[in-house]
Amino acid sequence: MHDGRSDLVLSDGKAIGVSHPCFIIAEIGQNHQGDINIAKQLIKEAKMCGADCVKFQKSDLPSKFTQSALNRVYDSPHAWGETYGEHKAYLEFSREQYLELQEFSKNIGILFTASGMDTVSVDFLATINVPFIKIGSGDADNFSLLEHAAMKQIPLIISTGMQNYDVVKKIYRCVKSVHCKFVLLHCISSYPPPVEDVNLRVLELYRRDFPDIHIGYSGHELGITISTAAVALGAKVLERHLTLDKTWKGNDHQSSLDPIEFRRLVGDVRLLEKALGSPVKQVQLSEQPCIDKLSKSIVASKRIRKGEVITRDKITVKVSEPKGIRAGEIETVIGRKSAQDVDEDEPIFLITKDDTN
Ligand SMILES: CC(=O)N[C@H](C=O)[C@@H](O)[C@H](O)[C@H](O)COP(=O)(O)O
Ligand SMILES: C=C(OP(=O)(O)O)C(=O)O
Repeated sequence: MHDGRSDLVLSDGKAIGVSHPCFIIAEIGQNHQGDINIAKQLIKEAKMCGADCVKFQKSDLPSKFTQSALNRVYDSPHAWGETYGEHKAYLEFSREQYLELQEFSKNIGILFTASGMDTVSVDFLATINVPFIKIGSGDADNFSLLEHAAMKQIPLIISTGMQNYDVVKKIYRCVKSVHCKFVLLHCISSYPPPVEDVNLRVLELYRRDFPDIHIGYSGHELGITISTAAVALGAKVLERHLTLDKTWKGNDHQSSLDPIEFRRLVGDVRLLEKALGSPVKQVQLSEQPCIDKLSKSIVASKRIRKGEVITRDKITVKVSEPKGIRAGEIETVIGRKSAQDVDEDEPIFLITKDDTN
């Protein structure tokens, strides 16, 4: 327990918590183009990039969409079918394919899960023993799904794109009434969002108002800088889409990271975490060479004789060779007697213990 937030244990050796590195999710989503071999290649790349987990999106189409939504013509360069239903069906992996991908992930040593985009899919994910279920932004205000997922007693990672703050507070209350094993992710559901829409400071708001859960960030912006900064603002979960090629057909590729960027993101996050360190301000051992070279000492601005009282007009502060009393000690030197003769422009080493000696 730290900071009022308990560690959220996901599986052997992986947990979300203050003393754990940020949990990094490679969102494969539908960037696999409906091809299980591309999905496996993405899983391998995610592992090589240092991600903690790969994530897919599981839907049961008649549960997620109305028939007329499925019948809608999908007139987009990203369409994999004439209608939205055909497009989504093309991108949907079967239960058997999910099991195959889960086994594949297990064999290469990376956690595997998916967002459950309807109750049928949440039920399916609960049966295959995923470390957590993701609830995407499209379901953030779907309170019956949230309750249903919470009742599974499996950790939840919930994105909050497309929602205002009243809804976010309601999500928190809704899931918390069942358990506290969940994380809220700040998210802006644009692909990609304009930078000024990102508002990373929302993370500070979540941290303040939800003191007993961890918070994180699901980013769709271009590049890696903003996602790295989210970690500096306290994100303990970071999710980004991974693609093999940003120019491929598909709504998400352009705002995804390619393997080179993803690996750099993981590296930058790990570096940043080391650099964030602790809030204790103290002189570090590594600063000693600079202290030796450039720290300033108290120096006589005119000749001072042994036993003479040191007054402000008799001293100044300079980089001296050798070093004398550190500049920061000036108040303790003024009013004391010099314990030795000091020539002008020479450092002061010795003063009497008090001004009576
Ligand atoms: C909100 C949400 O679910 N967003 C997901 C996660 O970021 C996306 O991956 C969508 O599934 C994707 O952009 C949809 O694209 P299309 O409509 O072309 O299948
Ligand atoms: C929609 C999803 O993600 P997000 O809302 O975080 O973009 C998802 O994970 O399915």
